[in-house]
Amino acid sequence: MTTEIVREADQDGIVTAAADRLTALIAEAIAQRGRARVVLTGGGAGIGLLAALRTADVDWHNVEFFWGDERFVAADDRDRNELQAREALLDHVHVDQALVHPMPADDGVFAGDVDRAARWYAGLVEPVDAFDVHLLGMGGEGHINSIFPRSPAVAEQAATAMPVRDCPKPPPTRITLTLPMVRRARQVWLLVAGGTKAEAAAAAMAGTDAVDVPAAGAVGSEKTVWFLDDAAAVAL
Ligand SMILES: O=C(O)[C@H](O)[C@@H](O)[C@H](O)[C@H](O)COP(=O)(O)O
Repeated sequence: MTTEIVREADQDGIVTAAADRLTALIAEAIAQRGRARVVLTGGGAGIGLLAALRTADVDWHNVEFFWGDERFVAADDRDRNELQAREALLDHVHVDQALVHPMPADDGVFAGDVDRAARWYAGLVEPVDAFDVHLLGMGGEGHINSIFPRSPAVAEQAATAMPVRDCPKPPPTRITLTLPMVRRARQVWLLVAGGTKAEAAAAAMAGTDAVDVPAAGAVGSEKTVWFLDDAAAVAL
């Protein structure tokens, strides 16, 4: 298990570096296993990466997509990570829709029932023994996915996915993969830009308790890669 730091000048640099590497990682996974399993996230860097991949030379038809977290709002709400990912990338490339696994929205069969929606997604990801890469952004206090410091989600050891209520970052109701599920990824990539995140990035890499800085618990089974811009790297 190794940790690598990729340092770039700014968020655009991070996004470009991550897009190049992801293109190579997907090709390698498809060559070795016939399919690449990628977990997407929300946030500026995560969605920016998807937009940057639009013109990449990738065999998208053999990529399976999961989400690390999602806002439990109506499917057509602009807050949906799924909607943003579709607009940034999935609507523009030749994906196999049967391999695209968004988290449920707060309409249709799961309307009003985030617990059932999260249980359904937990059942969907449970059989996946290894994602090839789990992409993550990080908040200034160290949250990843919708796993916030000192929350029920950060303490969860059994479930693969769970509901989140009263999330400090709006919208308040969400679904998230848990840290044990994040750690099932061969590689975990954290895309982090900006000085407001420097302290949490340094604390996470120094091995702070994940209860206080959830990103500390986000490690890949083979490799963890931190993509940091200069401002986010000042406290290392
Ligand atoms: O749904 C979300 O909001 C997220 O998945 C969240 O974990 C995000 O990745 C971080 O808050 C970083 O977001 P930024 O890259 O925009 O700072």
